[in-house]
Amino acid sequence: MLKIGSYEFQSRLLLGTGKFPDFDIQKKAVDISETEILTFAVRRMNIFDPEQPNFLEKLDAKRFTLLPNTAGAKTAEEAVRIAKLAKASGLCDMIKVEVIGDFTTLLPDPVETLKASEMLLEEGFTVLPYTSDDVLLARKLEELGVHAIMPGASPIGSGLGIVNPLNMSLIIEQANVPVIVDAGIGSPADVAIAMELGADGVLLNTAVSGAKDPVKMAEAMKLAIQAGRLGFEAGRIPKKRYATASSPLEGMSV
Ligand SMILES: CC(=O)[C@@H](O)[C@H](O)COP(=O)(O)O
Repeated sequence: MLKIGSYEFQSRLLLGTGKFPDFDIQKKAVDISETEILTFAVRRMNIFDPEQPNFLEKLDAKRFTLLPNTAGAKTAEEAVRIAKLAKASGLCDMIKVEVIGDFTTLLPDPVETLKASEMLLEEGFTVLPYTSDDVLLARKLEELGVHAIMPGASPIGSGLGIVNPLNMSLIIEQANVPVIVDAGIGSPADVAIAMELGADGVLLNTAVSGAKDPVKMAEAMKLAIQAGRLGFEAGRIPKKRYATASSPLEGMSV
């Protein structure tokens, strides 16, 4: 069970909604992934005009928890404005805080992210900040009272996987709120590594929407989440420098 604030989920896979080739493929991918949380950029959504096309209707959005994100915000104030718009539309009081500090790397601005998270907590939101993999920043966000921390594996859309597994594992180890690895996932192996490190979930988009077969990849990601989580719970063997025979050698004459 993944618990974020007052929300509870069976699935630990969070799926982004951008860049799918078409609605049909997107719907099939979402269905097979068994995700319960869909994130979308508020600024790209038509949430107020019923005359305009809205993919949420096509996806039967009532089945999902919709996690609006503040993509496009460059300052804390902009992020808060976007979050308030999403809340006013009646979708969800959860918000993924995304304040981009640099448009080449799309890396989050740590100062503005911290500020936005503080302001949104004061407004009563369930706050999930997308952050860099900085261990102390993650701690400061938790101290503020955020409901989950979402450190990036690597830059959005890069598919590079977890570039700093040490930092990621330190963030996971110290956290008392869910840690959702977000952005930069390229393959099911990356997802399994995140879950084996002890992450509570993974948020991804491009790896599925940009795959040759997004539906198959969505299923692979679901299975990777399950395999990685099972592996984490089972507890891996310690890594050793030298060999240990699989069958006992005692009593054998050589
Ligand atoms: C959809 C969303 O929220 C993205 O900003 C997110 O960070 C996913 O990144 P990838 O596309 O790299 O999976």
